[in-house]
Amino acid sequence: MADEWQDPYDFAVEVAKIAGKIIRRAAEEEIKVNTKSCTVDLVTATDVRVEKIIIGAIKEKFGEDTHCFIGEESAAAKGPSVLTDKPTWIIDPVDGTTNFVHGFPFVAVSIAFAVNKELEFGVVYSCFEDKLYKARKGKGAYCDDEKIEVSDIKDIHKSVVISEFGTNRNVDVVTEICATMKRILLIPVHGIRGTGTAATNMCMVACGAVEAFFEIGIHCWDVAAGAVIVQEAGGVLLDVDGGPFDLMSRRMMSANNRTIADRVIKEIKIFPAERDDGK
Ligand SMILES: Nc1ncnc2c1ncn2[C@@H]1O[C@H](CO)[C@@H](O)[C@H]1OP(=O)(O)O
Ligand SMILES: [Mg+2]
Repeated sequence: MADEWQDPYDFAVEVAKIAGKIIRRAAEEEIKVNTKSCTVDLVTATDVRVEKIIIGAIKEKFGEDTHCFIGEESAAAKGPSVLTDKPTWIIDPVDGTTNFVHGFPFVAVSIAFAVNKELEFGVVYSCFEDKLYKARKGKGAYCDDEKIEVSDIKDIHKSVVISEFGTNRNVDVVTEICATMKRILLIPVHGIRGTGTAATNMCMVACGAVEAFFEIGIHCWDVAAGAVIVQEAGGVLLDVDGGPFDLMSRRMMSANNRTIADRVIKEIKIFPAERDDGK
């Protein structure tokens, strides 16, 4: 049988690179910043423009009617993000908007594609590093066309873990996040890191630079592409309580193996986050 999703996969790579080039150029000009849910949840004209360009290009190539879209910047206007069985593109045009605004050089274009509610491929372009991560279900994960694999470390004491502080400044939430970070440091692990973009963080798990990355509060567009990349690199993808991963839950644990994942999960203090699908 012909490989039905190869064409969209190749196109996603092409479009991610074009989007990354636009972001790099925009970073050299004045960046006007607006806010979304709160004063630290940032958005720029580049986020909106790049999402329009990506969705426009995909619609032009594959048609308006057969494909659906869940995009970070169009999501607010559309209401809850519901995944149907239709071919659906899940897009974060600028993952790491705070980094983009501040010139902290980790910003990614994240493009994923799901059919029958299953993720088929993911593409993450870390545009300032000029590194292209990609994976297709069942076909392995790659960085710049070289195969990548998760690390084989099983001893938590030899691990590096990524998590982020997010944008929620509710004092109870911040207290829980800090408590979790403290518990993980005291295991002890070699270190805690964070690039400021969930998509890139997941690629760090996929290429073996860190053993785990988890976060509560991320959205489906932050992690959909990385989810395929981590799994195809041999890693595990779970809920932060150790249960099955749920793309719309705003909770995600990714790790090189189940042993590391379970050990980190023991230290996570879970706080509520409203689902992306409004359920
Ligand atoms: N409320 C939230 N809490 C935690 N992470 C969030 C978040 N909203 C967005 N993120 C995403 O999580 C990572 C940092 O915590 C980034 O990928 C950021 O994506 P963004 O830059 O596209 O907003
Ligand atoms: Mg994002």
